[in-house]
Amino acid sequence: MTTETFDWRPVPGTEFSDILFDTFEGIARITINRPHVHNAFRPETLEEIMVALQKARLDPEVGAVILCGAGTEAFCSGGDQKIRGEDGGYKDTTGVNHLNALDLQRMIRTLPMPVVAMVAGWAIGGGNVLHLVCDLTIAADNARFGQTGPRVGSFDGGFGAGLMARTVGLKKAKEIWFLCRQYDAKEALEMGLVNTVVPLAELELETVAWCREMLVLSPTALRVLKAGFNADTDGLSGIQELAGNATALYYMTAEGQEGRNAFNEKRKPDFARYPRRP
Ligand SMILES: CC(C)(COP(=O)(O)OP(=O)(O)OC[C@H]1O[C@@H](n2cnc3c(N)ncnc32)[C@H](O)[C@@H]1OP(=O)(O)O)[C@@H](O)C(=O)NCCC(=O)NCCSC(=O)c1cc(O)c2ccccc2c1O
Repeated sequence: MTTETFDWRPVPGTEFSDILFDTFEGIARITINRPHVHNAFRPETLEEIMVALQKARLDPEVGAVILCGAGTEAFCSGGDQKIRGEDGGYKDTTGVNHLNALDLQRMIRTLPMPVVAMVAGWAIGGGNVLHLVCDLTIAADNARFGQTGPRVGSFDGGFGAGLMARTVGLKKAKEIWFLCRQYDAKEALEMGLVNTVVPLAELELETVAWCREMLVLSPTALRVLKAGFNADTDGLSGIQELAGNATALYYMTAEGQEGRNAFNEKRKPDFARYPRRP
């Protein structure tokens, strides 16, 4: 086995309580750091992940994101049941209830670069959905997956159900949700829930290797492909995301710039110079 250590550097100017945020070679790594509850998330955890994702998005050096959990026992065990309130969500420290896991799911899907879940140990409940909405999942051989919603009085009928069905097939998705069973890494691979399974000791090495492979490819191609993969599932907002990429590319053309220039120069635009391609 190759041993390589990675020089992860904390991102300056960021102070988080529930996550770690560092970068290395164009990869941003976000670690859920609540191992005492198997990395269950609370509203603040999710808020911090979203702040880190936005920072990664705005950093021109970053081309891929790894999402993982602290330690080797859990990727994430979903919403923290100890702070789940009676008022429709998970209580933050000021007493306000949130279901902001749903905001994070959408943000991961619209982040214009690959997000790779690096899963060691438990990926349960909202933690299973969290890696599901990531673009790729690299699992360690100790990973275990499953939903608990119907057992603990919850359900995610959005991406948790619909994207699960598109990923593993409708019958399997219903089995996962209706029976609340747990599945080991090999079973997860067989059903298409993860991309690969590696020995725990090689998890980070493999995940970084996948990121490095993507980092040398065309960022625009990956970006538009990601939007394309998500477009039909996400309906009109998926088309919005895909079309936004078309607009951004159009803005880079002389044809697009002619419209802007004509307006600013107070003249009629001359689009005759630009061909109607077959
Ligand atoms: C993950 C487990 C199967 C692991 O079992 P194991 O026996 O190995 O470990 P313990 O059970 O002893 O756990 C160790 C320690 O961690 C605490 N802990 C674990 N998970 C959580 C959790 N989710 N919340 C709070 N605390 C947790 C556990 O209590 C122990 O600490 P002690 O101090 O008590 O010793 C097993 O732990 C397990 O089944 N965990 C619960 C998994 C679960 O039900 N998660 C929530 C599902 S619902 C959800 O995640 C969810 C979130 C959302 O934000 C939604 C938003 C919108 C729609 C739906 C949502 C949704 O469904």
